[in-house]
Amino acid sequence: MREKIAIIGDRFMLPEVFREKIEEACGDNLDIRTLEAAWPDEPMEFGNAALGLDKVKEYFGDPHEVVDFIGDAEIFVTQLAPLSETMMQRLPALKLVAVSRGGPINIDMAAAKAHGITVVNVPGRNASAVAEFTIGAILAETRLIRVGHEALRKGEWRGDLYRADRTGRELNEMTVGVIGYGNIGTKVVRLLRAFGCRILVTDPYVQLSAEDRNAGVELVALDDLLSRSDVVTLHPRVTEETRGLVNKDTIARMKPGVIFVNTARGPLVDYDALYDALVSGHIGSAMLETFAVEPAPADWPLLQLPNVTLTPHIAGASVRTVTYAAEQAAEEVRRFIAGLPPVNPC
Ligand SMILES: NC(=O)C1=CN([C@@H]2O[C@H](COP(=O)(O)OP(=O)(O)OC[C@H]3O[C@@H](n4cnc5c(N)ncnc54)[C@H](O)[C@@H]3O)[C@@H](O)[C@H]2O)C=CC1
Ligand SMILES: O=C(O)C(=O)COP(=O)(O)O
Repeated sequence: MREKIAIIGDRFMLPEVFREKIEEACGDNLDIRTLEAAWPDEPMEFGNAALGLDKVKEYFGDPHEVVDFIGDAEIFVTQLAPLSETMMQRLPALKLVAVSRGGPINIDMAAAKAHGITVVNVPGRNASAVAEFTIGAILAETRLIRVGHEALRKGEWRGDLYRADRTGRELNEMTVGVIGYGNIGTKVVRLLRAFGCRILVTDPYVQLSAEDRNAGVELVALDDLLSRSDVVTLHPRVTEETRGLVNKDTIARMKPGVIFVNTARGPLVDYDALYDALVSGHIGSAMLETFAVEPAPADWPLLQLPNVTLTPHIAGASVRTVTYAAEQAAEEVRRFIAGLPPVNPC
């Protein structure tokens, strides 16, 4: 039997890359249809109840168009398309959904279970991309790379950037606090170890690896991390517990002049409190890659501050992220067709 597979991608998750990897893994006796969706660069919707999508979040795509495209496919491969209960009711052939992302937050998992649909995902598909980017972000701030670039563009040469009391600092004399020790946080720690800095980690739900413990990394309480770190970098997922984790209160407990880096998610941070702390100088500088509203509005005050470096949510986007995700998804499809258990069931 020729398995019917529907792949919805976009200009990042190129569906043809996923087709190629699936054919490499499973042979080409498959009935694969692909759609490269032209999704806009606008904020992702969060659970549009009128469209029956109140149980899913961070998705793109009209549910009717997605259902029409999947049709009689048994296997659906996607990154951002939603899948709700009402959609599943119209997809009786569907047996496997491979979600090319860290958490299947665009899929109604309870409904998938009730419909006997297996959902798999690709945890950590972009973890090394985000971890490397985070190290770059930290160095951009500690060594004044962005500030130096801007100075030169304005025709300034060195100036205060060459004053012993205002110039950059080396990581090897600093303490870096890593909040969240999951797929990305663990990789950030591993990379940081090469710099010889003191590394503090806070994560209420995990233990340090033996390797990190032996390398002198310390697992500490949040307060301890905040009061001791010269750099604080954020890596939890957004949950009821972590929403607004960086707020007026927690910022006040950070060291004066601290560097703050957020490559995780905007809702983890109270940006009004962050703005105030950046203006007062309590936070020396920040590197922000994710925002409460995306894209960040042109008149957003944080876009104007001189001590903030910004990027438009691109840390996870690397060439390797796509090929790696496609290989993982292809392996799940291969195993499913062969009747083997999934590698990463959700
Ligand atoms: N900028 C970008 O392009 C990308 C950003 N991300 C974001 O990066 C973040 C981390 O992603 P992953 O490492 O894949 O997530 P993960 O789920 O592997 O790790 C999250 C960690 O946070 C920990 N945690 C939970 N509550 C905590 C708390 N109160 N304090 C400290 N730690 C807590 C968890 O125990 C877990 O170890 C997420 O917010 C994700 O959305 C992910 C990929 C790309
Ligand atoms: O932040 C991003 O761009 C992401 O890709 C998030 O990744 P995830 O949904 O955690 O796999």
